[in-house]
Amino acid sequence: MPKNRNISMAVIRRLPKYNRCLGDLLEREIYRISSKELSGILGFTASQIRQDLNNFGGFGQQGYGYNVEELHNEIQKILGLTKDYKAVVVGVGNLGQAIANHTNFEKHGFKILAMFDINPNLIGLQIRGTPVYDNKELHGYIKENDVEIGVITTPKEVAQSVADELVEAGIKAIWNFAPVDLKVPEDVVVEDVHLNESLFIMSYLIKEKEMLKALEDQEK
Ligand SMILES: NC(=O)c1ccc[n+]([C@@H]2O[C@H](COP(=O)([O-])OP(=O)(O)OC[C@H]3O[C@@H](n4cnc5c(N)ncnc54)[C@H](O)[C@@H]3O)[C@@H](O)[C@H]2O)c1
Repeated sequence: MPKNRNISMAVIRRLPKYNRCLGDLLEREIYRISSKELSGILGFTASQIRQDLNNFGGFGQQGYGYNVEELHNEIQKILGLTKDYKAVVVGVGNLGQAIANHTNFEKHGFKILAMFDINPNLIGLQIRGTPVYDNKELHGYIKENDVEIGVITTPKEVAQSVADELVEAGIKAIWNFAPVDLKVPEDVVVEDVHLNESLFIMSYLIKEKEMLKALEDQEK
């Protein structure tokens, strides 16, 4: 368990990368790794890695490095990945269907039990075995099935009202794909995924590289 509860979000946001890298190492049957070797794979400095992991109690041993399996298990515990979560998807369009079709989430313990939409052509269908219900049934379904996570893949215009419905029904967390900043009570977690934002950062980095190259060319 974390030594320090005030762990910065910057550290938390790096943990999935540690988790993935350690999982890959285990698949390759690599059971021991130094922070220097980890640094080579992850692109973080060895001192950054030591600092990050010290937030949670260290795990490394001088002269030995890290036990990959132990560290992977600890990071899974820290990320809350050792339990299963029940989720519903609201909005069964392009993105909602893509999420339901992606089997990897289930592999990590995120089970999509049902999907909800207002479109009568979609209601009654199954997406990779997951039923699509009328949005009117959302509240009752969440309560009856103790659903913890609501995924919002509706148009942005209705995203806040969908979030309100999810909160009202007792959801603990919202994975929000709609391009809006949702307002929810403090005890509800919202994690936004905005591909556009990542795309715009890429655009900035392309521009920055071009500028640097132009400066270098001028200096020649
Ligand atoms: N986060 C990202 O990176 C990302 C990427 C692509 C799209 N998006 C966003 O995701 C959302 C969905 O995109 P899409 O391409 O799948 O759109 P889409 O039009 O294909 O699907 C939206 C679905 O929501 C349903 N819907 C509308 N109102 C509803 C309501 N009140 N309750 C339940 N369902 C309702 C519609 O019937 C439709 O099936 C949009 O807000 C879009 O901007 C986000």
